[in-house]
Amino acid sequence: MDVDESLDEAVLLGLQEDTFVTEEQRQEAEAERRRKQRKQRLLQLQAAEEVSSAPNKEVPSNHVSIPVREPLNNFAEAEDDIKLNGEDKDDEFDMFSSSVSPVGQSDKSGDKNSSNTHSRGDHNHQEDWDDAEGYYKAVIGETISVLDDSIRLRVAGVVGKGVFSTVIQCSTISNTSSTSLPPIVALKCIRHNETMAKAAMNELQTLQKLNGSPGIVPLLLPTALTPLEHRGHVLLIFVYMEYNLRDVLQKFGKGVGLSLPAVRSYFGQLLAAATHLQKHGIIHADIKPDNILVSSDFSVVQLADFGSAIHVNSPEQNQITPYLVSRYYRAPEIVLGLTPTFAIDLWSIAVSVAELFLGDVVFRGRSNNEMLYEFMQHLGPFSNRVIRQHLVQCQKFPDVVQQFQASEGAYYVFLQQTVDAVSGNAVYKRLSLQRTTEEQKFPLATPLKQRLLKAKSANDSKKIVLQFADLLQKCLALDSTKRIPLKEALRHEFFQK
Ligand SMILES: Nc1ncnc2c1ncn2[C@@H]1O[C@H](COP(=O)(O)OP(=O)(O)OP(=O)(O)O)[C@@H](O)[C@H]1O
Repeated sequence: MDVDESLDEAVLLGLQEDTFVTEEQRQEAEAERRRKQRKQRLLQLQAAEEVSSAPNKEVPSNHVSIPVREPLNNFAEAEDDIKLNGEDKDDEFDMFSSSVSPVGQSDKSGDKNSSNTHSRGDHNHQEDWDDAEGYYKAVIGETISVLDDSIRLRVAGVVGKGVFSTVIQCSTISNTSSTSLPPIVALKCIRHNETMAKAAMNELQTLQKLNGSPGIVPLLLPTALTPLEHRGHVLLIFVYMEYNLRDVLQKFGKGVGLSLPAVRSYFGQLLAAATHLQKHGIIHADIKPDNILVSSDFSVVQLADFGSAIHVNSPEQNQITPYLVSRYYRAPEIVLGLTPTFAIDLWSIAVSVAELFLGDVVFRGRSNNEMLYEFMQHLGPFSNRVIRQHLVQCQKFPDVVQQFQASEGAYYVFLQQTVDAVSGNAVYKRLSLQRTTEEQKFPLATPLKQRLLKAKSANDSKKIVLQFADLLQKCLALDSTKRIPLKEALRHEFFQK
């Protein structure tokens, strides 16, 4: 591999320099701002948690499902932002937002009071119920009645907030409807916005197809495709789950990861859930620790948030977007603008469970371009076939940024994005990647296997960690067509006790 001279990306890609450079810089600045904000918030939460004993959040001392590993010295200097929260969302723009403030992260971790600070006007106007972004301003203790008052729910607190909704924990006060409800439910209150409501219909349709499948969070209401509504907000009522995997990782695996038996159990359950998705022709398309819910005894995991789900037989849904899935969990074929398949979920599952074990994000790139660099550092070069497909897609879809160039003689040229030290502008280095590894000058990262072995605790058997590494490698084939089939993955020796 040779590192050629830096060339301006505008020259290489034929893009307007100003537009692209400004956008990249804006993204990075926004990412930094969000990271700082999130970190501050998490530090506050952690401080609050330390002073309160929070008995309902502690793992029972005799609990065996999720044994926590001893801290390892080699992780002592791990980046603190990873310990706090794995993922940035800097390329997830909220196009529906009317302000520049980012959408908040999950409000779990016991911050149930976050919802009661809102006030309402005396008039029955939408703005009395919604904030500027169209989120429902839930007030602790208020009653929400649905289905002609046959169901009454009392708001206990906001437990999650995403781009599409706020998720509110509610207790069931009364229920004379034909659907039985548990005493506590999760109410997903979609933002007041036409596009959001349409997305919610997609989620509703998907969930109704999948309802009853193991590993998928059960939707309690609505039972038909007629949406439930409250003050102009579409509502979905789910079984309430105490945690998500991000919470669990922060609470029990900060910087060191979770125990191997816990990771193995979660991995198996997620692969089984993926087989149900495949059976119903559904790609989740946003699997990450935040969207994997965990039961109060930590033994069961379930996939949530089907707002981005793709129905493979519905051609209008198979749109090409290089920003599908949150970046750290995004499969290479998405970055390259190829058509997403079930294999993108397998990729996201594999990087999520590897993160659970490592206590650290597996591929940490600040942009799609950096993600590609990370992939090649860890997993080697892309095949010619994949590069050719990428170049074809670049011609067809304007959103797909050209990341490689075909090259005579050389294997291919990767257009690595960097920032010019003098001008601060984005520039591209042309990295000519040779096929033969002995000629590689590419700074290879520590192989995943080594990272896993380093993260292993004294309690973990080396043999099983190596089996885990082998299975992960098979799930993380750069070429999506080479990834291990789900059935085979479930039969892998890693799962044989
Ligand atoms: N059934 C549930 N029980 C408890 N908490 C839940 C439940 N469903 C969702 N949550 C919490 O709410 C958060 C947001 O939910 P969800 O991801 O469905 O919302 P969204 O608005 O679609 O988010 P995104 O921005 O990821 O698209 C989740 O990360 C999770 O922490």
